[in-house]
Amino acid sequence: MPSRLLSDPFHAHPVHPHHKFLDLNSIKELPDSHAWTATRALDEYPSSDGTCNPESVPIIDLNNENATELIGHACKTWGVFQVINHNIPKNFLYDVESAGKRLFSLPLNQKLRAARPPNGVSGYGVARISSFFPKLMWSEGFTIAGSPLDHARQLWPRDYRKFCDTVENYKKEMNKLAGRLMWLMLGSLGITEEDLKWAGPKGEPEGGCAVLQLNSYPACPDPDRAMGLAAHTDSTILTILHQSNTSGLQVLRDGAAGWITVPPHPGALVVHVGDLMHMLSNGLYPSVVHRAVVNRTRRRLSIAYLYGPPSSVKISPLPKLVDNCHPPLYRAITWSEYLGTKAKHFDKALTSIRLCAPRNGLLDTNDHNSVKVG
Ligand SMILES: C=C1C[C@]23C[C@@]1(O)CC[C@H]2[C@@]12CCC[C@@](C)(C(=O)O1)[C@H]2[C@@H]3C(=O)O
Ligand SMILES: O=C(O)CCC(=O)C(=O)O
Ligand SMILES: [Fe+2]
Repeated sequence: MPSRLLSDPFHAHPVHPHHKFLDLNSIKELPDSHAWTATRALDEYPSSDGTCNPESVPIIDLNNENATELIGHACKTWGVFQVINHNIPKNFLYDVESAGKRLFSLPLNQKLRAARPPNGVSGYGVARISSFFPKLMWSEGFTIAGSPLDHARQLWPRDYRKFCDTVENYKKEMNKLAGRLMWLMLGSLGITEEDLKWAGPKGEPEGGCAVLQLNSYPACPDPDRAMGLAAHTDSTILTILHQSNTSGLQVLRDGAAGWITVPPHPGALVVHVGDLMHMLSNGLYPSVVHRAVVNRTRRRLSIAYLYGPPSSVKISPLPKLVDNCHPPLYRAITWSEYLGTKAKHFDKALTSIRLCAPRNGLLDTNDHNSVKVG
């Protein structure tokens, strides 16, 4: 999708950084601007190393003959799972991680040459959702929608090609995997190619568009009072996250005692159900509320491939999943329109396009405004 179409929504909702950019990589004490009142020690699940939890995020082998059913179950119950045997060559993961490290290791004034404009989508800056929170997050991000060329040239005027090649190769591989995962998720609900024409054939899905987000979480002098990336759902069909080997990703498990860490598993990629899949599945696959926490000693890097539909496609509950007992829960909306809605309403975005109230009279399943965020 041309990046212009993805940035359209942000013309109406520009994000003007109201702060001076701080170089988080060199600060020795947590500034008040970054000190969150909710300590994460209080709301984290007791054992967060993934070993003693009564439940942990499923790890699914894509070579398993029951992968479709396992994925369907994970989407219904967790909204997140990890995949192994996904066929993404190790060197692609290694290369994109190295490219991210190289970028975030640049001096701040050099990174700011590629700053994301207030009404744009691509470039270096704080998380888009920052404007909804009273405190700043302990992270820096670089968003790539469309070609990375212009920004790479600003960062490395003589040596931008390597970064661009790495990003383009990674995006190509991720696009194939995202299409495959989307079909596995939908296949489990009985959805076929006939039901989703824009997505291209299952064997070679090519329909989707995507944004690549590089996130860096520098080591933090006071990690219990800082927040890497605040609680949110992704405005995507699905997100494929490479979280390297340092933990930090946490998901909010419905009904459980709070946040559960998704431990990095060697070679595994994390898959999030996003808001557009929530809509397509008419609420059967709820999008997962997640966040990233930081640690005292290590910088953490994550790379998110945010996958959505082509710009002209209106997303709405799939007719096969709708009947008299299950009326459509959401009105039809394009990805770009939804990003605009999210930029305005943030965690109330899904509720704002809802056609009928949930049976229990409560807000939408991922309306996470009750989560302590600051
Ligand atoms: C396509 C998009 C999803 C995203 C907003 C964006 O326009 C580009 C960046 C994406 C990202 C990445 C970090 C977390 C997130 C919530 C944010 O602030 O920017 C997501 C946005 C999203 O999924 O809504
Ligand atoms: O860094 C992480 O683990 C989470 C990143 C994330 O949620 C995102 O980029 O949308
Ligand atoms: Fe996310």
